[in-house]
Amino acid sequence: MAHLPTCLDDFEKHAWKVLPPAHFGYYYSGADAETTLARNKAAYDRLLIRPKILVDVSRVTTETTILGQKISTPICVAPTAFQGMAHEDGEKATARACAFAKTVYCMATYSNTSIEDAYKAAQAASKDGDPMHWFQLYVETDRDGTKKLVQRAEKAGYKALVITVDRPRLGRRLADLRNAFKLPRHLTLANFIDPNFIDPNALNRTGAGAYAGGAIDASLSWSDIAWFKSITRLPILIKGVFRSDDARLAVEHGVDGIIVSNHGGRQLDGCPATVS
Ligand SMILES: Cc1cc2nc3c(=O)[nH]c(=O)nc-3n(C[C@H](O)[C@H](O)[C@H](O)COP(=O)(O)O)c2cc1C
Repeated sequence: MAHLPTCLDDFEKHAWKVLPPAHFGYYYSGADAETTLARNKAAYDRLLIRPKILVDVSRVTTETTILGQKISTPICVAPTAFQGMAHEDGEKATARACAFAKTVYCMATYSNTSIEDAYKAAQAASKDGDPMHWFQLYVETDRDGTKKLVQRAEKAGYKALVITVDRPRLGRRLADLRNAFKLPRHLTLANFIDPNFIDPNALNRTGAGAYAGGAIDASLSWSDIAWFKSITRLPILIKGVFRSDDARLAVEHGVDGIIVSNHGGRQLDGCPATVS
């Protein structure tokens, strides 16, 4: 590479050059015609900043609090699966970077690093040994396995449970279907070490089906929040909220926070941009 990557666009160009097309496609693509993905990007470009001048900004801080805990910036890292395809350190590197920057790392269920190993990597990189890790959960039909994952995250030191609720079915990502995307053989779904929990067929699936560790629980509904509250003391956030009526329902069901998201346009195409 001629120069060091210094912004996201540089990293994207670099990734395009060094990653196998199927892996780049997995990271890069959205669902169906990718109109939501395109709208997400365009909506950011439409945002305008009107700077106020001649204000003393020689001492400023971006520090804030989230769920009652201090972080250095309101920018947190969203859960993204399969980071091991980009670098051998995978999620450990992201965990370390977030701990060093003192912001939230939300670790994905479908990580190539285990819940415990990512947390230990972050602890070693943090100044106070107390990284702000959250755990993102995909709810699958094996509720006992789901419960074990949640309780492992709580035991390891994670500070919140983020339940992704916009995946009753997998998004139809055309790039993955065209590339017959599969997790490379040297990587695993590291959180599913219990062979009774993994659907053994999942590892042989290609395309959209390759994401599933087990079978998606499409029956997930508001009434399940009470069950989650009964199995963990962690604050519960739901990720993938889009409508104000759903936000109100979240409050009514005692959810501690919502994450407004269209999953980066990777689930349902045709949604408005998240930032709008
Ligand atoms: C490569 C990739 C993998 C992702 N994996 C997950 C995942 O495993 N779980 C999840 O809840 N969201 C996942 N997401 C979605 C992100 O967490 C996030 O919602 C999205 O990138 C930004 O869109 P938003 O602003 O609408 O949230 C993934 C996104 C990308 C780009």
